[in-house]
Amino acid sequence: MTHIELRDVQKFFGEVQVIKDMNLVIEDNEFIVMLGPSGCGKTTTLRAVAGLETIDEGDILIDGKVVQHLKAADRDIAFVFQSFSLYPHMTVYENIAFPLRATGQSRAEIDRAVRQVADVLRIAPLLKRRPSALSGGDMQRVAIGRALVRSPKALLMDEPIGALDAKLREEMRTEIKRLHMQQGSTTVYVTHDQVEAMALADRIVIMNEGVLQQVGSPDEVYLHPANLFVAQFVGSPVMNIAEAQVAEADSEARVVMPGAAEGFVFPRNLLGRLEAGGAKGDGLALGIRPEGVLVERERREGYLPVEAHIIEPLGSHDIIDLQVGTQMLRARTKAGFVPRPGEKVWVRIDPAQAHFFDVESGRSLGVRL
Ligand SMILES: Nc1ncnc2c1ncn2[C@@H]1O[C@H](COP(=O)(O)OP(=O)(O)OP(=O)(O)O)[C@@H](O)[C@H]1O
Repeated sequence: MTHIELRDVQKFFGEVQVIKDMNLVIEDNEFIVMLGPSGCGKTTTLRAVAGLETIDEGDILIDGKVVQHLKAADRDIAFVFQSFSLYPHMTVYENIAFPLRATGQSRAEIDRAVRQVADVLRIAPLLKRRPSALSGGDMQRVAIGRALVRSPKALLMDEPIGALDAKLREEMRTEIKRLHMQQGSTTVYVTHDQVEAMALADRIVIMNEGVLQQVGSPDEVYLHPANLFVAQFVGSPVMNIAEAQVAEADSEARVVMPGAAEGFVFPRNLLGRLEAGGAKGDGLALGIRPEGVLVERERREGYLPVEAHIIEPLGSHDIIDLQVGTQMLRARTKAGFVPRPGEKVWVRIDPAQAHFFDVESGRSLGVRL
């Protein structure tokens, strides 16, 4: 049972503040992924929890106990890094057993613990090998095994599979998820890969420039991004963002993109809802994911004529760039749609999938249609 809490944590490196007002509660058995671009402070936050980095202000609590004054060794937390950091002269068995040496456990107890972890990680047949005779994935399994063998209160992982090739990364991702489902230990995992974050996390913590942007389940951050940063960081291809003007008539609203002759049809009283969300006249951005841009070959009621540009047929679906006024909108269409570049197609925006943001603050106006 491990519960981790960060309260108003601040961290400076010289003049530069790399963690700003960080508040976060990590529940027992939760798999938390910290996601953000390079340099946003993920690793520093993780290292601060582990006790490998000091903090300048605030508190870090593990199971309700303030720990920032405790050394890493006294926090009972295990850490797995991207570099495998195994001892090359020791066998896999000895590498995994190593953290137990100082615990005073008997040989038999250590043996039981090593074999149990090796079974869970499916590396039992490799116990006699040295690290040089292992694949990258197996090396990382051993590193995880060494972290888990002493049943730590929590497992912290910093880009643990970032150095592996794409196929192995995918395999290891599944392994890590399976392991967590079996072991259920509180886990904090750092990555800048949003697919990895979505695949693994119970909740994702999204950071940018030392500031926590949003905490939520993969669905929450994907479907209801709190701001423009999250909207564009999560999801591939990225969410389309376009400046937008709203014109309202009796029966419907129209959302007009710059340079476009006509606007996209939206339900009436859109303006009222935007104002209720805190919109202030101009300075509005429309956000729509490629799957929310609906494209047809034939003219249809409520669809606008646009030109198709670059087309990426991806097998399971196509990605099409559409020129709307001065702006490009990316659409995701069913496979085989493939218009010719320059062909006229008909497009509509699904209001239920649209997001509106305040351009200045980047904040989502929380309008759900
Ligand atoms: N020991 C240090 N001394 C000075 N600056 C540091 C130190 N460690 C990290 N930084 C700076 O702090 C900021 C946050 O770094 P951090 O490693 O936490 O980011 P990150 O989000 O984990 O990035 P990455 O994915 O590249 O590791 C960066 O600007 C980095 O250059």
